[in-house]
Amino acid sequence: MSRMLQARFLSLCNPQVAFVSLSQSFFGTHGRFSSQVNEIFQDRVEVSSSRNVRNGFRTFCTGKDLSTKKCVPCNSKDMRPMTEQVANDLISQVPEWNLVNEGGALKLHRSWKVKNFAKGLEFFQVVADVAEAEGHHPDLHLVGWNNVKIDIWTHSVGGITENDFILAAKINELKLQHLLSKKAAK
Ligand SMILES: C[C@H](O)[C@H](O)[C@H]1CNC2=NC(N)=NC(=O)C2=N1
Repeated sequence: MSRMLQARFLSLCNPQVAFVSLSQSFFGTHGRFSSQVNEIFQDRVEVSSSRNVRNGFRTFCTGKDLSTKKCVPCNSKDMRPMTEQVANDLISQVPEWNLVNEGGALKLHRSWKVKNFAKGLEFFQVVADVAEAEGHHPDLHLVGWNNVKIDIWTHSVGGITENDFILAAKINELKLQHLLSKKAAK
């Protein structure tokens, strides 16, 4: 990337962001353009976080781990659903979660097998505590008494935003092992 372009991009981002994390988030670890960068320069794609607006561009300016970020209020007027390409770039950051397209709406999906019905409800409570803290909520399913399924999407925009990935990353950090059946989830 030419130094001019690099300087231009830096001016759009929060100057506090350490250059190394900025270059990683833009150039990936192999010095290539990440798809987010292409989209930002090509069609001013809007991504979920409404706080990273610089001169009309929304930016992924930090390489911060998703689980350390905070969800933003979903009623922000300029929140937009993420494109499938950007979602596909982010899915690797939430291991075990899958991107599903349900009737045109992208969602994150993951399932677990719990020890029993009561442990399934305990599982829901642990997840609910995180959701309440984030002000962002998953769809919880307890099927056939011991199969927990979670879908995460942003209802206010009818699609997927960075909030959904943040919540999924935080769920991945939870200590849930003691609730799970020894047999792997289907
Ligand atoms: C104001 C507040 O952000 C909204 O009520 C929240 C609550 N939790 C939410 N959770 C999800 N998944 N999508 C939403 O649109 C949503 N909206």
